[in-house]
Amino acid sequence: MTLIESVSLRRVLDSRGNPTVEADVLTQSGGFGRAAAPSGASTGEYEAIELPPKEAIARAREHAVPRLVGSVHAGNQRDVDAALHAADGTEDFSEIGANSAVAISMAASKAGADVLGAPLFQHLGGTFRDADRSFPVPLGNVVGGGEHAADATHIQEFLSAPVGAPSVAEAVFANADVHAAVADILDDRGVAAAKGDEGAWAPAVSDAEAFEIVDEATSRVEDALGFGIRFGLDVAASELYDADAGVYRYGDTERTSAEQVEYMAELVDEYDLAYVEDPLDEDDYDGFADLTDRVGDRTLICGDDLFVTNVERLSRGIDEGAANSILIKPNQIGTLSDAFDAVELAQRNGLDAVVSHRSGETEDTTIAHLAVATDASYIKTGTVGGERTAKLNELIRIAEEAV
Ligand SMILES: O=C(O)[C@@H](CO)OP(=O)(O)O
Ligand SMILES: [Mg+2]
Repeated sequence: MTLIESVSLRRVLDSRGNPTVEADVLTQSGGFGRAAAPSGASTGEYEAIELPPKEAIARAREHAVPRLVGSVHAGNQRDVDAALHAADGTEDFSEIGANSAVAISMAASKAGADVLGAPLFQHLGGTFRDADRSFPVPLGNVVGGGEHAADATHIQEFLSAPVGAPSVAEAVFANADVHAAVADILDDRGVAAAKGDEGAWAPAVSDAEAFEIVDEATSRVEDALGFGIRFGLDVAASELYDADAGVYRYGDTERTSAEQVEYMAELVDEYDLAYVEDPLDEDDYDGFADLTDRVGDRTLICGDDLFVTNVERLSRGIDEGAANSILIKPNQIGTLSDAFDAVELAQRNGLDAVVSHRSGETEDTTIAHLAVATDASYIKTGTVGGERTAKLNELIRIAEEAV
């Protein structure tokens, strides 16, 4: 019923103005799905390989499309993704490009859902998935720097976490309020700020000042709305780590690995952080385990560059107690099946899953459905800007069963 009739690939623009791969999948019964690959700036060393879009498209047309058309059902995601792996033949999608692979994988899932007449989250998550009963809490990037903005904070992302919101819609609006409150506070302090790649404010302030500002903004909105709003971080520490010197560099300040663990633990307690992503370098399983041991009972320590949505790296992390949550980015691993495997392994072992966008995004809304389908605790997908609100607004529709 969902046999693939055609796969078309093209270049479209992403939110940074760079070309990316978009795929259309059409089934013989008329089902249609379209999806586009996002793209990272602070990419992990162990991510699947993104090729220049023109090259990725040419190679996927040559190797992947002939394996899919007339042979594979879009509704059978494992078959689609197995065909992509077979077409590629490498461990890291370096032959056809993880950008082509993920666009085709996600487009096929939408074509499969279209034939069934089911919303994507239900096609992926099963008929018992009830978006009403629990929803992923949106982590909203409100202040940031690192690789996402020049001359701003060293820590890449300060994330509003409306953990007490009674509904996903109220959580989404709360994050927008925090984003606006940050603008007011910056204005009061006479600090001008442009926005970084993900729409977060990117002021030229110290990390210490950013903590004060975000703490004040979340408290203000918490008081106004009457439900709990905490905040969290994506430190993206691999970008701060100088492997030769063995230190983390925050401008002129250096921290050894042990000092970095100490610093993170202090921040968790001082600001009651709900979430800390990549607090240490992507190779530092020991440091991650140390920090998780110290503060993992009161905050999520999440591996992004550490795990890269990869079950092998996650297995090691589970064995070593390196984190209590994993960031899930389908384009880090190349297919939805691989992303699901990572979520399942994590959840079976008591880790939380956090589904995430990339800093370079499109209007694609697949991750909103993925977060609901997998019962993820959080979804990290920005606060403002069309490519971010596309996902947030889709979450609101999903909760209302209006997709
Ligand atoms: O580090 C991250 O978690 C992401 C998304 O916020 O950034 P990038 O896509 O640049 O890797
Ligand atoms: Mg990250």
